[in-house]
Amino acid sequence: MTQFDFRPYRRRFKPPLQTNHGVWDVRDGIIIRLTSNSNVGYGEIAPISWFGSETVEQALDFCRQLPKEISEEIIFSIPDRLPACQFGFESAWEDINCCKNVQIAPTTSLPYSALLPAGKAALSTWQSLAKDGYSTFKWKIGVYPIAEELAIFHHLTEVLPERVKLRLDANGGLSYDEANLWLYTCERVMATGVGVEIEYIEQPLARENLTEMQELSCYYATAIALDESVANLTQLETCYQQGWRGIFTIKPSIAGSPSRLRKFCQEHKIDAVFSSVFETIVGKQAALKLAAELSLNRRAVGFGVHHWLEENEQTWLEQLWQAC
Ligand SMILES: O=C(O)CCC(=O)C1=CC=C[C@@H](O)[C@@H]1C(=O)O
Ligand SMILES: [Mg+2]
Repeated sequence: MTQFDFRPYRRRFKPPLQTNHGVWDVRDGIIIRLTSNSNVGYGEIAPISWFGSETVEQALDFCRQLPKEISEEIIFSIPDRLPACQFGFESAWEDINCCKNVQIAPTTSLPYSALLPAGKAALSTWQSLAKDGYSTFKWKIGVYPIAEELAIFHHLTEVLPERVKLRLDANGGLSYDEANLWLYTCERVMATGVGVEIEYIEQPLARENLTEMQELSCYYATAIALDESVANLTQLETCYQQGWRGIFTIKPSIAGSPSRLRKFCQEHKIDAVFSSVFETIVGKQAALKLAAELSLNRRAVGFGVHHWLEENEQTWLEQLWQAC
């Protein structure tokens, strides 16, 4: 049998993350540990309830009601209303049972995308990240008035080096007219032959506006990526069935069962970008394992550094288990 234990955690973002959803300053989550004989496997439950996953409290309630001895049957029958729990437990099960001797898909390491702060702070941040080797950046829009952000965007595209890829992430915060204006502006910028490539605009409209986003993706060459619309496996399958064939930005940590996600991506050969939920090294390693296997077009993974107050993750993780 396999023993189960868990530890909630809280980590403070430095700096807080500004998006159209608001300001996010702490990341709450749960690290789970499975022990069988001398083998130990870790998994992470890192919900984002405003993306449609369960809340941290719901995940904690689920963990608290589990028996200390856990079975494969319990893990693979976690309900779909708990996608972050499905991911955390199944990752830990894979960690303890198979990934030790299963060669991860042979991969050249995927490039990383770095998140730029919203607003004009992006203009003074990209340089140090470029020095660290990043050549794909994601910038949040829909945070400040559109005229302000368009002016910053023009400046950013003039100063970013050749061959840099820029992603714009609206978190569903634009109106149809604003999305139209952003896509038209991207088209104009790309036509001027600036060196930067606008790789895509992520979730320009709310998830209820899939039809409008499908229309926009037919009018403009600049790609559209969906993440809030495809946050879990049910939404992913629904969007695919409704005809979405653009980019799917997948956050494995809140998508649900890794084995089911793997099956969906391999079956439908979708154009996927893999993105973080600002999880710790535990969830990040499990998510990047999936990204390495399933990134058909080798797009940069959205796991660029986001600074925490604790700098050393391994030490932090060990201390978590020493506490209480
Ligand atoms: O995808 C990336 O480049 C980094 C992760 C990221 O942008 C996000 C993580 C979690 C919630 C959101 O604020 C945001 C996103 O919308 O993708
Ligand atoms: Mg996004």
